[in-house]
Amino acid sequence: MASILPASNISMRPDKNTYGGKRFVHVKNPYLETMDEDILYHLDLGTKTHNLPAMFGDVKFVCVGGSPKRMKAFALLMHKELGLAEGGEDVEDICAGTDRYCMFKTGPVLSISHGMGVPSISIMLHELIKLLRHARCCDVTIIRIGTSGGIGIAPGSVVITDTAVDSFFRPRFEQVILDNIVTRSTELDKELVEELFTCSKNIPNFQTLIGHTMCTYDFYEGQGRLDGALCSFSREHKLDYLKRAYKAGVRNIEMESTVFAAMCGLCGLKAAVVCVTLLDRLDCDQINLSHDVLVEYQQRPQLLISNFIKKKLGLCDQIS
Ligand SMILES: O=P(O)(O)O[C@H]1O[C@H](CO)[C@@H](O)[C@H]1O
Ligand SMILES: O=c1cc[nH]c(=O)[nH]1
Repeated sequence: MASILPASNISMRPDKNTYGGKRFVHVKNPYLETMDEDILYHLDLGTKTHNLPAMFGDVKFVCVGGSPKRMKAFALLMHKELGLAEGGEDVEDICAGTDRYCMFKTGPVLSISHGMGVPSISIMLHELIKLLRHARCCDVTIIRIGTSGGIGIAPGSVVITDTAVDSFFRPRFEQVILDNIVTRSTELDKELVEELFTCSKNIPNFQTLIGHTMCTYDFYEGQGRLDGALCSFSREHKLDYLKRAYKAGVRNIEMESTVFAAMCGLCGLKAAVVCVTLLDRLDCDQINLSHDVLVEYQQRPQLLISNFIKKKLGLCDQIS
């Protein structure tokens, strides 16, 4: 039997999870308390094998993105920007014992890959959130730095998500739990959106805007592409759908934002989604950017977030 809760059911959200002015990470699972050991299987970490508070207790910023190479590049960028001394050429993959995800730590910044799509990021988030809890981290901000398809905006634009919506343009994430559908809010932190937008004004090299982000379960049919192995709709239907999405406030499409917003919100993490657009879906479906342009576009959210982190750490407010 399906039980559908309204998307606006904010009662699922912790009102406050602060103690002595600190914002701690929530886990909402009574069984965790009863476990003698917690093995974070896909991260190749565990509570008995690793001293998680010593390894991760100082983490304040977590940046996640689909690609391992991008997240390593971001870790190297943060290493340079934070002026850290050792190992500038390379950073160690903390999850090297598994090839599911990669993880790098540079000072208070954790950089983790999550693969493509809702199931992949959701597994990573379960284990990451438990990791932050075991490590007793507080006041953590988590940001997804991704790529996306734009709607009605120039390729290379960076979109800061105000609301993550599903394929029906609803601000909700539906999780199947046993044989129920549980609907969760995809609200993101408004203050963080504004802070990031303010920060973007210091970076004139590219356009940054705030808009809704649509999260789909598929790259091809799920995003209305005409170039997949299967396609059962017309070009007119595709364009009608994308134009309705635009009218509903959607400016870009990707594949993780709703579950990311829902899980981080429930667990007391300040969360944001910042994605560069690789194409305008009103114009085309195929991504035909050269390698160099693709790399430069992917650096745009990284540049914005590294500036934001440095500003928050009081390190600087200038453009790099
Ligand atoms: O660039 P990343 O972070 O992987 O994000 C986007 O790119 C992938 C599809 O190419 C999906 O995961 C989508 O969400
Ligand atoms: O069109 C695009 C481009 C990147 N990622 C997506 O999910 N869609």
